[in-house]
Amino acid sequence: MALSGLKVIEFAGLAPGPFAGLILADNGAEVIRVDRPSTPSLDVLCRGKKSVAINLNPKFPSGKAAMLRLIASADVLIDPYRPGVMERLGLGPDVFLGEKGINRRLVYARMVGFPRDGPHRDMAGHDINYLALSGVLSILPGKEAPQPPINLLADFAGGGLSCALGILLALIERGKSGRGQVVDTNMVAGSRYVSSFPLLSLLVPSSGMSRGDRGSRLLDGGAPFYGVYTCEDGRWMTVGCLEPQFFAIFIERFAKALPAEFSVGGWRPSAHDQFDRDEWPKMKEYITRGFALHPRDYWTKVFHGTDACVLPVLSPEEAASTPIPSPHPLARTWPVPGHDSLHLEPGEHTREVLRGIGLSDREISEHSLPEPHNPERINPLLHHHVHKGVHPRRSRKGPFILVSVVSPPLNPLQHNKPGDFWVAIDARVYDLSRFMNMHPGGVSVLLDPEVAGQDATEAFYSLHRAEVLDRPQYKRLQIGVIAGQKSVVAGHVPGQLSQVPYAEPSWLTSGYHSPYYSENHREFQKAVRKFVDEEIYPEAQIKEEDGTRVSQELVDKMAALNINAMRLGPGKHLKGLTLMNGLVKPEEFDYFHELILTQEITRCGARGYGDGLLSGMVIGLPPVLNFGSDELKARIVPEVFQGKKFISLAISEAHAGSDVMGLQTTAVKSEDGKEWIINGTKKWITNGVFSDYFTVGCKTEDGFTVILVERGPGVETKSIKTSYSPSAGTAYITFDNARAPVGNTLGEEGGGIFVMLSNFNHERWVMCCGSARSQRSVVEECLKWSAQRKAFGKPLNSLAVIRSKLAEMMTRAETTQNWLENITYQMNNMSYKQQAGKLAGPIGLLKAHCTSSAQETAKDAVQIFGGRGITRTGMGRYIEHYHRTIAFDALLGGAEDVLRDLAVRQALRVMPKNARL
Ligand code: HEM
Repeated sequence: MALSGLKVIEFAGLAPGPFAGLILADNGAEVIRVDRPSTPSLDVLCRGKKSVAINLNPKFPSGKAAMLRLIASADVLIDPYRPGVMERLGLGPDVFLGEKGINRRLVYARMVGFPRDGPHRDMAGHDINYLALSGVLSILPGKEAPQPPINLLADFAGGGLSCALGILLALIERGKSGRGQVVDTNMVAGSRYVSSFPLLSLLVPSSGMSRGDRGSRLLDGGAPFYGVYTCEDGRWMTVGCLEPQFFAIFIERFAKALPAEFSVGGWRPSAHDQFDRDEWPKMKEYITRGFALHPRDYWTKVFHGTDACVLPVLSPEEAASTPIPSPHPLARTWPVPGHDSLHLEPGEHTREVLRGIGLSDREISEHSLPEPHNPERINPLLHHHVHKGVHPRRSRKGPFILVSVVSPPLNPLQHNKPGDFWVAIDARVYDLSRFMNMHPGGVSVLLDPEVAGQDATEAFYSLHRAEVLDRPQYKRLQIGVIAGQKSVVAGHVPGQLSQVPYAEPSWLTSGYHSPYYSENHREFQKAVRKFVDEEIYPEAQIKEEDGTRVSQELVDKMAALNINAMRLGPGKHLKGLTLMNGLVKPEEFDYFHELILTQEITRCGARGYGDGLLSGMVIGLPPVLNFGSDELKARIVPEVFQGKKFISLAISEAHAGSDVMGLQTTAVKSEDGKEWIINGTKKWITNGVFSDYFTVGCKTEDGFTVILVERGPGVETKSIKTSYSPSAGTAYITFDNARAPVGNTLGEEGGGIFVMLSNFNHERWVMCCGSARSQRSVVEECLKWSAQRKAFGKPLNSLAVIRSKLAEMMTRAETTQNWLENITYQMNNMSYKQQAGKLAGPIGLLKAHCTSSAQETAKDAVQIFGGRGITRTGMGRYIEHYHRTIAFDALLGGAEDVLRDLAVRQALRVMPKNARL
């Protein structure tokens, strides 16, 4: 078949989207409908299609990762949603098409009701509304008001069919260019397009379509020879003899079939009267009364086999039994033999399809929905654990009585049959009957008599992170709570402080004090934590996994609060800005505010994504702010703060990292002296993949010079695979005769080292803030785990070796934070110049201390977590991530040994000459 071999991903919808998919399936394409888990499907346009149920909830990153993989393997995607929905799911066209897309051959077909760029774009609507707006409804027939031909015109002709046509055109184009594209269909434009004939006819004054009012025109019921007439038995005949020769046949046959004396007041039409509009009322009466004299089948026989253009109106059932050789749904004749289903169970093919793209069964259970319930697959062993409805049942912890049922309401009797399987966790009751065969930990652990039908709280928390039960696909397994018991496991509430000791720095721990933080700092911390918990954390979990960059939506939200500007610390750049909705005055913003901001953002627990969250700006923009010309600053800084443009710092090279004087990228002046011509490469440039500007360290005639280079001809970036997420946008950059105006020089020519030195201090201090905070999160993880994990019958924390490790970890978290706060206090009380002179050494030492102690902590944490500490999912998820990515902190901003040496050399420089023992 024409489309065999073509893979289509159709996001579930109703009417137009499924119809476009149906057209492709009927012609041989493999069409995979994407359903929402546990949402029953009403769609009947599903023949020949498959269904996968994948959870795309943002809190559920693996579902999205599977979806990306599936779409990356497809030829066509059909998006039936309102504008913005796919983008919010992180599945917009930019992810697949364009320069950085993951499937540039994809034909991305989008279908909306109202035009995407018009004033109605965000409104809900249906076929009838689209027709109304298109201008087409106003010319359709109807007694008083115009009536739509059910939903055929906008939904199907203007929508589904037009969309399928657009897809085919794009596929033809792809054959030439090798590239996919977005096919944008809207039903207003589509209805208008398929109505070109009547609409264009309105431009021709003599046309039968334009003469007269609605209802008096040629095809809308005005002409007696084009209409539907009721017969004696109440059924109908259609008359459509527009051409004179056909009209003549009709009139002749019609008259012959009527009694000889039949007339309208003595008047009978002749063939010449056809277009005499004055005669139309009489002619209409003549035909109406005439048809009413005989039943429909009589008239059918009269006209059958003639050119009178008169045929009966058949019901769908009659039409299905008429031997017409074309597919008819009710006749169950289909374009593709065997494709006859009217129902497609959501998720029916999840396993088959996801296996086809290389996912393991375990991964599939993780991010999809269980396949449709099939009682035969339930293990017969479970008969032992049958519950008798809401019958009280004894457990080790007391009576196990279901007292309330969560939505959707369930019929208790449903749970009174073999195969039912419930457990209680933390006073909540979960129905695992259908889930148990999908359980990532296997069925057998659930069948343990200590678990099945019992209070399994302890067993559960020793094997799962509490957040497992917050995932929507598992949350819905809860069917009730146990009478008389209360949940004790504390869930995380966005914005709240942790109650675990050492999980928060002492200034945020109840009952402790600090000289450094004001009430305003505390207010600020609360607001930032809420923002991070609600906006950054969920996105971080998804993007760290799928490797895509921070969403523009989030960047915009950060820009609106001026978080981007605040990340560059106190200074003139904040003047006039409203910070955190006015919570801090720009002139009062200090380094402790910045420390709070950085530490809270670090809590997102995703190292690569965290760097992707514009850390390129944090280190790349200060040289522009501090050393750029006024013109350059006015142009670049606002658009970077507003998140419209991205910047990174491009210093390190494959040849030189910490040794900036050994760089090999060159910048020479053009002949007219107006431009720099830059040649060379840069490596490990954070955010480089998506940056518009690069703050580049170059070798020039006078030494080392920093130049702002804009992305343009001669600048190429490509992604480097590092041990953390590609969402950081880590790049290898080549400058091949790239040009930058001489006005883009930052600082003096040959004075690059001063530019960098003053930058290094801030950059390294920011890294210390992050490092001190993430160590603390590891302490929290280890304290929780060692309390809930049992070994040799006791909690892990009852072992002295574990406690000793915890003590070391707590010490490191406290020393780094306390030293950091001291240095921050110095920064608050020094000019930028004084900081450069006095703090370069201490900050270098602090950074080296932070990162070396962090590595110790990472090592200890892996020992405490055991195998889980090297497993990317489950209990040790955070520890594995921390341990894998900790080296970044230790390398970025200068290697530890280099920093320590720098500090000692600086100290030696200020040693009193006369110091003696
Ligand atoms: C609502 C009930 C349950 C849900 C939703 C659930 C879900 C999961 C999930 C998602 C995993 C994969 C690892 C992870 O993400 O943490 C897992 C693993 C596991 N589960 Fe469950 N589970 C449930 C109940 C239980 C119970 C009652 C037991 C009793 C012993 C159990 C034993 C296990 C085991 C042994 C593993 C493997 C752990 C590992 O690989 O480290 N599960 N479960």
